[in-house]
Amino acid sequence: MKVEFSKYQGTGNDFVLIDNRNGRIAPDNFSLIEKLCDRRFGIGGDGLMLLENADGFDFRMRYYNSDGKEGSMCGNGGRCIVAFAYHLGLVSEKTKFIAVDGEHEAKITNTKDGIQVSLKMIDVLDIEMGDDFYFLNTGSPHFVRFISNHENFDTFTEGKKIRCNNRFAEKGTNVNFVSFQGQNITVSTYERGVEDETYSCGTGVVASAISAGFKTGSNKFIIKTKGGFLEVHFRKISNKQIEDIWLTGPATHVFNGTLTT
Ligand SMILES: N[C@@H](CCC[C@H](N)C(=O)O)C(=O)O
Repeated sequence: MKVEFSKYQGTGNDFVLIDNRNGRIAPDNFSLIEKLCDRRFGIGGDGLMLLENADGFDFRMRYYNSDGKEGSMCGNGGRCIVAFAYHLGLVSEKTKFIAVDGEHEAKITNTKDGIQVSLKMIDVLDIEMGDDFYFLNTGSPHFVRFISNHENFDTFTEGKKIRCNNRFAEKGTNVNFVSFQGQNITVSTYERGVEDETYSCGTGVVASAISAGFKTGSNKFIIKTKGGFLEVHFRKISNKQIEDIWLTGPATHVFNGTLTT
């Protein structure tokens, strides 16, 4: 069977995208998905998304981590699938789609530097504040720790220690390290399901911006990641309730191809 695919990246978080409205890829074909994400034996990607039909929405986003398992919400993936839907002619400047964590809205802007997508994230309703960490769910679970700076900081080693500790070993967590540069922040992330540092993580950047907001009182951040810049803004209702959360940044088409399964 021949299947068309597209490769996209959002600040270096890269994904394989397949239009599966015809249902040709079985959503439980986890070994195929893992193989397609493999950087040596497959196309390569931090994750893979199937775009599917969904009643009452423009489409359904089904997200898999590169280990082939269905993941929780992916912020950069969400922005990339919106750009994919735009290129397919399915949506124009605005869209409403459904993902594993619920409904999302997005706005698309076609700029001289490419497509920018603003994605509305789910409300954050519970935030654990530890002595030296924050733990919150922005669609995916995120552990956030502040560090003095990123110079010579080993995100892979330090992130893996936390992801594999007694608390998180079984279900896993994504782990973010945040440093301040004035009012803005740099974020590096160890991603569960990729089991490596990625160039950027959208839900992680959102979790980091909300955590940074507790320190500065700000509700808007420009975030530097290894793969580029993202912007997050939100409305804080209380320490346990953050609403109207938007993640904005580039969503870039890289190439198309055909795979034979
Ligand atoms: N890259 C993602 C996060 C993906 C979800 C994650 N790895 C998980 O399932 O925990 C993002 O941009 O949010």
